Amino acid sequence: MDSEAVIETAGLVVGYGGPPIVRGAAVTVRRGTMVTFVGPNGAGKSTLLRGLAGLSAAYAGSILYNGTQIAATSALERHAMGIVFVPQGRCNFGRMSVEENLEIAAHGIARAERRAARAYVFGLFPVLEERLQTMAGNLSGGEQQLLEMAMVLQTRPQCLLVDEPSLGLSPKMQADIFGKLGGLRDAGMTIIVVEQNVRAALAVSDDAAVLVNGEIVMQGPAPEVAGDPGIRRAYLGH
Ligand SMILES: Nc1ncnc2c1ncn2[C@@H]1O[C@H](COP(=O)(O)OP(=O)(O)OP(=O)(O)O)[C@@H](O)[C@H]1O
Repeated sequence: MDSEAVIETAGLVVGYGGPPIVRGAAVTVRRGTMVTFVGPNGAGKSTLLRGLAGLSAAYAGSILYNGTQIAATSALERHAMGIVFVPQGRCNFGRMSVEENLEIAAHGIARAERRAARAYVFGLFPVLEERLQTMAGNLSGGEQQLLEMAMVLQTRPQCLLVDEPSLGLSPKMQADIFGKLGGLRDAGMTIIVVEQNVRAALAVSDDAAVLVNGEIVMQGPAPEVAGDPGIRRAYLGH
């Protein structure tokens, strides 16, 4: 086990009950870094992320989290251990206010700590405090993405797993989201992102792993992966 690793998988096989989708992944995620999973559509990036969160079944293999084996633990147990997942798309309650959404997501936090949790996410995303009484469904796409993150960040997780944070956002909002993720990483959080906008994600990531057909074909520092001729051709328009 790499002592700097927060998550280290070996031979990880993940699927949805049928044939395996992720087939034998070995991934190392170092503490306080941001890692992006890239690869073609259907390669298994989201499935691998869900497997790390405990939301898709691990058929075989190992997932070490701070050196502890968690492959057989539930998503709820992993959440309690500090691994939280932000799903793809809008997952807030659109007809409830920002405040109500944050309250619902804070149900697992002790009452005495909720005020501090709220202050923490307002410090990260001041716009949410300004829009506290706005219906979540009336927020802009970028604000909704911030709300998704704020909902899970209230628990101050150690490890944040984010599926397609820039989906459907304007280039400016995408840049904002990646800036926020970079800021969280700089503050010490470990972040794993699945992202279609490979250029923007790699620009802010420390490391990257490339998945093709359920297998990791390349893993290393983001600039190295971004400089690979095959990756440049496939994802960066060169
Ligand atoms: N809930 C599910 N049940 C069964 N199969 C699924 C489920 N979700 C995804 N799959 C299958 O798993 C494979 C990998 O999908 P996944 O979403 O992990 O790929 P991806 O690399 O994230 O793709 P994309 O970039 O298009 O989002 C696909 O063949 C998909 O059909």
